[in-house]
Amino acid sequence: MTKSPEGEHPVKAFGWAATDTSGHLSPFNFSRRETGDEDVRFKVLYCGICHSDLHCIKNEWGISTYPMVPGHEIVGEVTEVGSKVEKVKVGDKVGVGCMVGACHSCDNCVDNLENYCPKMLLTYNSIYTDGTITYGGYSDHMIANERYIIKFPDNMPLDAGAPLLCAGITVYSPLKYFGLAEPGKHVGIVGLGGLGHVAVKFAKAFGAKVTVISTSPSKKNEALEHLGADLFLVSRDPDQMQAAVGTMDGIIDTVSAVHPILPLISLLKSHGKLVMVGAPEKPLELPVFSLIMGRKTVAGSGIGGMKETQEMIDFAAKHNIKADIEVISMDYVNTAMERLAKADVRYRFVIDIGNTLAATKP
Ligand SMILES: NC(=O)c1ccc[n+]([C@@H]2O[C@H](COP(=O)([O-])OP(=O)(O)OC[C@H]3O[C@@H](n4cnc5c(N)ncnc54)[C@H](O)[C@@H]3O)[C@@H](O)[C@H]2O)c1
Ligand SMILES: [Zn+2]
Repeated sequence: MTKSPEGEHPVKAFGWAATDTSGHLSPFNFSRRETGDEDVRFKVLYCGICHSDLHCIKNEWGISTYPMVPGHEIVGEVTEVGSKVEKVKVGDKVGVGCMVGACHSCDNCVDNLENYCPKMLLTYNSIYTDGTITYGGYSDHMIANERYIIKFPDNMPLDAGAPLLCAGITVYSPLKYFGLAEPGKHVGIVGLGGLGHVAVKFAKAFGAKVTVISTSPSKKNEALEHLGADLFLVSRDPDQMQAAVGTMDGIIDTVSAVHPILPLISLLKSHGKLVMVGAPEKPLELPVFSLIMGRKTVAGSGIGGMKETQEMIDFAAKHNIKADIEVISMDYVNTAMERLAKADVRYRFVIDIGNTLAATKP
């Protein structure tokens, strides 16, 4: 007989879960495994809210199982380590991003690309190696194999650093892989949300010229003055878009909903690359002629491997890159989700789990 989430493991846990496709989150008792030899257990202090959490609680990608405890931008303090753990010790500040497992023997894993392992296990909504469902960071504590633990640099704030564990690596990895992380490159960033705003910061730190492409002219001042972008293009303004045709080496597209990509492909130089990281629930239309004319590429990219994630956060700490956040209490999460759906956040909600979760316990 399958055991209940509360009884399947020996260690009691408490968090907030969605129980159906309405996506409404509410307090939830469950359990987590004992600390294995290679496991790190930590008290969760902060957890970012990624738009993927919103897609998942509402089952927009059709892969959700309930009850679901979301959250994959998780930071906290180590409370227990297994006998074979070498990476961290009790009291260290650590994080877990989108993954908690992979096969560790395929070509991807050997290349430190666990994120592309066919057996990759997500932090929540996956079936773990012991047959139980994984639960994410909207919860009092977290446990993961040490391979999936990120060491938090001393000077990286836990709250504003948390979003880097997903939003940060998701844009850092393609900027590097697609040759855009270099001075002299002109990089477009589409969608100035959680991913987009850190993409601007990383691309600038790499020395690129950065143009934000956005539907909302209201974000112009902030993009240029606060985030440090060089140029701002309103995608709904045909004259502005026309003037920028053929000027970009690459574009990172973080848009969470279906949108036309022809105008973006037009902005690329010959051999330019449009990299999709946003994950709309329905397929986009692919305008092939615009790719043929100029040998252009449309590509995708998904988070990053563990080695690169550590490299990203160390780079961010060195270059003073962190997310711009709005810290919220646990009981605000449903309102935060409604606001996120309307892009009403500058630029990432982060839940103060450490100070506000316990009070929501029934
Ligand atoms: N590839 C990956 O590994 C990966 C990792 C994390 C998130 N994601 C996906 O990336 C997307 C963005 O995530 P986020 O957390 O930055 O979300 P977000 O809501 O913070 O930002 C999305 C941005 O897209 C803009 N946008 C929404 N609809 C639009 C439209 N129709 N046209 C133009 N702009 C529009 C919004 O204004 C907002 O600025 C989501 O789909 C998420 O699931 C992918
Ligand atoms: Zn995410």
